[in-house]
Amino acid sequence: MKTFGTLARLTRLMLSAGLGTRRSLVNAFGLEAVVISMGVAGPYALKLLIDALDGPARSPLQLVLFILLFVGCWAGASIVETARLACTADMVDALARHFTTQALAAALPDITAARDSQSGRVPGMLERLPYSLTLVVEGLIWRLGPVFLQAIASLAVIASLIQPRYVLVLALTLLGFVGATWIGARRHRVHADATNAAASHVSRTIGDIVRNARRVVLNGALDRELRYADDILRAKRQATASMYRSLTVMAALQFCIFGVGLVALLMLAGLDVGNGHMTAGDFVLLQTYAFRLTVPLSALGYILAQAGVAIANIRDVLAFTNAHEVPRTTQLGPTGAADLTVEDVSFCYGDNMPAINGVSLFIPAGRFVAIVGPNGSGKSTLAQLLAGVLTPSSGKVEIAGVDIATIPWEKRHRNILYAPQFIGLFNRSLRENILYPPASQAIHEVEKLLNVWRFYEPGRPIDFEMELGEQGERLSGGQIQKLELARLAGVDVPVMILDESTSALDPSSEASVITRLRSRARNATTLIMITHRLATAKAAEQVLFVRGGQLVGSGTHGELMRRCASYRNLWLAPKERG
Ligand SMILES: Nc1ncnc2c1ncn2[C@@H]1O[C@H](COP(=O)(O)OP(=O)(O)OP(=O)(O)O)[C@@H](O)[C@H]1O
Repeated sequence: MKTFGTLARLTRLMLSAGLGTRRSLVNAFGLEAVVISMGVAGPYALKLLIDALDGPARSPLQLVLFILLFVGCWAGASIVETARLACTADMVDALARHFTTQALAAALPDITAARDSQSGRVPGMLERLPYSLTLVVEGLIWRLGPVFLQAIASLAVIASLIQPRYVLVLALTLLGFVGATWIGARRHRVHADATNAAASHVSRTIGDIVRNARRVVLNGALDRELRYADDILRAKRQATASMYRSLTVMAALQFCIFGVGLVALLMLAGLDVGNGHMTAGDFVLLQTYAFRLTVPLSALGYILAQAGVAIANIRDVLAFTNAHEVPRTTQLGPTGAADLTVEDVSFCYGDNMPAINGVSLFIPAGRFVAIVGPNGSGKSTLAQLLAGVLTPSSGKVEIAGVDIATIPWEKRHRNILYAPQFIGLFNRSLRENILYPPASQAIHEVEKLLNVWRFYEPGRPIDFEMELGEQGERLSGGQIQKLELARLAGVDVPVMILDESTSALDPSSEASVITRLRSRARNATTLIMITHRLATAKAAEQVLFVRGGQLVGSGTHGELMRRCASYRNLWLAPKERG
């Protein structure tokens, strides 16, 4: 999306009824019109004052009026401009809220699919967004627009008072300036994009290092990571330096043109004053208008430098939101027990990357299934394909005859719930985490279950208001899994897939969990567990054996032990395998 496309989209949004910024926009326009009028009227009052001083009949009242008008316009414009900032802030807040919620809505399902996780990039992009919007709305829309409106109004005043050739010189100078800016801005965009990308990289890297603070410190790698951060910051500094070099070239071009125009204007006017063809007041008016245009235009370099990066940031957010828009479909999927059918499903993480090849299977409603296989064989990938977290490159997964890819995200996971290997917890209370949707049980039921599963040592009461810390750092690994499983015990879904969710539990706790989860909904829920435990594979009604991205075998543990040598090998100790 080009710069003007981005600005047009922002303007359309600010004008739309949904954003609720129309009133602020109208107020801001009204206030800006007052600022522009004062910017044109002030120098005119000065010209009248000088002409009156120069003239034969001086009326003191008239002189005082001109002085008051001049000073009033000068001070008034600044006051009104400050009042307009409140309107800008309101629009920026509304835009930031709109883009942030849209980007999160697009990003969260995508991060879940985890093919190319954006969890580091998204916060950096969104953190810089309010500042970027302020720069673009305040700097580009409110600064540049009014400068050019003021230029047109000034030219009109000059045309009505002074000879037309001055209008021509000023207009040509401004056109030259705009042309130089246009050429420079095209070059500048490349540098602004690079600076924005470098800033994104910095946010992502710093976030990654902070998230891995323990890994860094406990391994004595602080110096190494500081050097790494320093390298990334150095790269950003280089990108910024290139951007400012390109801006300097642009400013040189702009102000050479402007300088030539001003020299021509002042020399012509000087000659005219000398020849008596122009009053001193007209000369002052001319040079004041010219310099009043120079001051905001000289701020243009700064605005363009910042706004270029800001527009790149906004463009990033818009592109991200557009690229990840979830197609709206109306399929709801089943509500009760459901069969699961997988038809010739294949999937690949990318070129020359691990893949799942041609998997077909059928799981009747209510069955207890174990997925087993060596590390990295594709069990989690297959589970995520079954749950509709990943989308197959070919083939399809159906729940009760409905292709899960056609069920919208927000409904899809109420049909098949996938509990990932690494459980994420909010830095909120135990109660909030344990009753997190779609769990629907009462807290006393959870409490009973946690006591049966020995969440704490006997005798220690459970404090449901306890804050868990980031990622549940105040709980042990086993407690985190028990919390998640107690939550899942209150979830009503046709199919539930647990990705090694019981790996930190002792064998008796695991058996108790499986019994509890299976007994929900009178055994109508299909329970699929990825496991490395022999006992779970033995207890399962159906075992899916995955190796090298393929479904090598499907049957009971006993059947697979009899007919599948590689399955047998999986459970044998290395020396027994020979
Ligand atoms: N987001 C991803 N992008 C690229 N490759 C991935 C991604 N996720 C997993 N893989 C790769 O796909 C392969 C299968 O991974 P998967 O997590 O499905 O294995 P698994 O059988 O569940 O392993 P484990 O028993 O160790 O949990 C691995 O080689 C892994 O590196």
